[in-house]
Amino acid sequence: MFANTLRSTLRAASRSSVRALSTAPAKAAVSNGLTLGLAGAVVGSYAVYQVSMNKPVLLEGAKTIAGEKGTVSERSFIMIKPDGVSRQLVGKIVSRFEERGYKLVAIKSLTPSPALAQEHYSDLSSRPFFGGLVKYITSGTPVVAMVWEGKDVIRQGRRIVGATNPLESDPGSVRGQYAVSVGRNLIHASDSFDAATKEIGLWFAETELSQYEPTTWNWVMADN
Ligand SMILES: Nc1ncnc2c1ncn2[C@@H]1O[C@H](COP(=O)(O)OP(=O)(O)OP(=O)(O)O)[C@@H](O)[C@H]1O
Repeated sequence: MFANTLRSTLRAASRSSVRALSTAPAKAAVSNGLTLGLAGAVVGSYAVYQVSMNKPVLLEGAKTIAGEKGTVSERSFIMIKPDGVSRQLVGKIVSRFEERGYKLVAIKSLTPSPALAQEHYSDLSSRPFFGGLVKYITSGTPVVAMVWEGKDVIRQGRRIVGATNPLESDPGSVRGQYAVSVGRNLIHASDSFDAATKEIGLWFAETELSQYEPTTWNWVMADN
């Protein structure tokens, strides 16, 4: 009984959250000619958000388009920025995630529209470098947008990528090895589960995400 009530509440919230979240990405989709939308942040017939004051709130233990936090299904949005593509570092960066044992579930190359870049970095819109950041991401040299999956991929992804300012990045990280300037720091990685949910839903439709098991999976993703 409780489960049924919960399910119908969740379904209703799902419909609301799709409506509440679909406007900005829809604009991005038009200018990109891509199928994009935060609607993708809702998985299956179950809602993952309650809509309160127009702000999505993640329900505990919920599975989103970013998988389930802290499990092997966790996903992160990783983007090689235009400088990484132009400097032909794509293969090296992809190898780092592959060799660590993570699973590539989506990859595409595109030049984002200003609307998409602005939505992606919306939390930085009041910062003085925001205009330059959007210009850099939308320069015309493409980005490589990816979704990687596996246990702790969000936190591990941030470690692989390194600190925002290359001066403070661990020398073994991507930014620590290849970047010099904060304004040309090569790569983006989701910094939380909520951010991964927003970003994967913004850049990818759920149908673009593959489900498969690499042959090495059980040799990497196990705690016994
Ligand atoms: N002071 C700055 N000057 C110029 N660009 C900056 C500055 N601070 C941040 N940026 C740019 O904005 C991006 C987003 O900044 P944020 O503080 O979210 O860091 P981040 O989470 O490490 O980066 P990203 O979101 O790209 O992974 C940075 O990666 C960098 O490209």
